[in-house]
Amino acid sequence: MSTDTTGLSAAAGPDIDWPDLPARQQPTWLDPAELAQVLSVLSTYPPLVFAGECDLLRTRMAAVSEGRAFTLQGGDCAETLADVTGPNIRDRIKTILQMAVVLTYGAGMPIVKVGRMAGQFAKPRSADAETRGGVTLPAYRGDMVNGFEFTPEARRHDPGRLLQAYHASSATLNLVRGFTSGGFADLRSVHAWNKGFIQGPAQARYEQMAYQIDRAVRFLEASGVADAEEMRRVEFFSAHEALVLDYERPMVRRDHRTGLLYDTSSHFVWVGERTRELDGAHIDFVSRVRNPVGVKLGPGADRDTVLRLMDKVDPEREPGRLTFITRMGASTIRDVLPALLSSLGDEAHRVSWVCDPMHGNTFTSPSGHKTRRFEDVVEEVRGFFTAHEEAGTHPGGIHVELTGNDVTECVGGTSSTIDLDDLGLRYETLCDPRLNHQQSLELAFVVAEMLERNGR
Ligand SMILES: O=C[C@H](O)[C@H](O)COP(=O)(O)O
Ligand SMILES: C=C(OP(=O)(O)O)C(=O)O
Ligand SMILES: [Mn+2]
Repeated sequence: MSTDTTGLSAAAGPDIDWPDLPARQQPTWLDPAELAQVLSVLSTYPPLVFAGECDLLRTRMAAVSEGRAFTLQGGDCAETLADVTGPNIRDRIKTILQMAVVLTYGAGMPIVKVGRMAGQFAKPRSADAETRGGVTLPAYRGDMVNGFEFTPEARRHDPGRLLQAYHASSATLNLVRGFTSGGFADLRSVHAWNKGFIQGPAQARYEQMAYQIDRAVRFLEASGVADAEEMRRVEFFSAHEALVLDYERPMVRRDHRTGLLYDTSSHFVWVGERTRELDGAHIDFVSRVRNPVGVKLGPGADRDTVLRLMDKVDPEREPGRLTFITRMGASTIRDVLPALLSSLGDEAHRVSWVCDPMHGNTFTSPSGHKTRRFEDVVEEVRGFFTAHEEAGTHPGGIHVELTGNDVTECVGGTSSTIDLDDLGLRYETLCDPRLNHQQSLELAFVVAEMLERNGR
């Protein structure tokens, strides 16, 4: 028996017979008995999200697919257990909320806010092993699997980390829920934070839009609308890559109201570019749960693959169910995405399209840091908007790797002056480079301008 979404009928283990399909990028746990024990514990833990919340997000994503809303999905490439602290979570939420206010203004539509957080603890890797100074050890695969420290002990795949990731996700989500419903998200505070950005180096470029947003917020205040309870709280959803099946499967619960299955580790889960093979275990997994789900699409995705993914994951073409997150690269998107969209014809209108302008634009600096140029990120989003405008489909949102902290991981932008020589100053990510707080806000202003033009 599986537990229901209240988590009260805690019989061990889901009642699903998971088919034995090939699964890429999975940990190689060394101790089967320890793993079995962990899986059994995980399957009795309370769900992290409620099925009804996942249903709500599905209706919000349906609005995205129909061009009535825009989604902002953002957070770390890899969350770490050590970074689950109040200030870190607060600053990430703050950054996303600030971006959302700017985007709301540009879009003139609701922004569906989704954090890449409370579960983003596992990473697919290009190589299984890493060599330093002649020593080769297993690659770091995220704190859910092993540690970053370059020692054989830390790099061992440890099933106990699945439980640590659960607890860290639970603590994160608890604080996120507090911040987004307890007054911290008040529109007036978020707007006041944005004023700080505009006093910085990006002032000249975004002054006009910032002035207009200020007028709009003052109008809301003057008319008394800003005092409404709805202005003090925001809807906020969690998301992560459904990568480690030994974490996702035990978190599946049956909704006691409907008998349907949900992955209760997160509101939204996606399958990555490296694990989306049609007959693999990951696509099978997301096809069985009712959450709204995403699939990443790289530049190699063709019409046939995309249609087969739709048939597997969303055979009913249910509004809000499936999101394609494209990550083509700034230099490729204009060649590839328009052709893909036009080859799909009407089918392209039955899903949501979100732009990940990060993963196709990574390169290694001469200093050896993985980085991305802010200008490439912007260029990919521009190519995304153009492609959808030509195809008559909706550019539904952006999916970005960001942090609220003042790191030096991505180069460029007018709001900060990080260049390739500065990367070592505060390079803190354990996987991919994130936009820092200023770069994230600047991206919001640039995308808001695109949305404004798109809506005219
Ligand atoms: O987040 C995604 C990374 O691009 C992915 O984990 C691969 O990184 P790698 O090429 O450093 O292994
Ligand atoms: C691994 C990731 O992306 P992709 O699957 O697109 O490479 C990611 O989102 O961190
Ligand atoms: Mn990444």
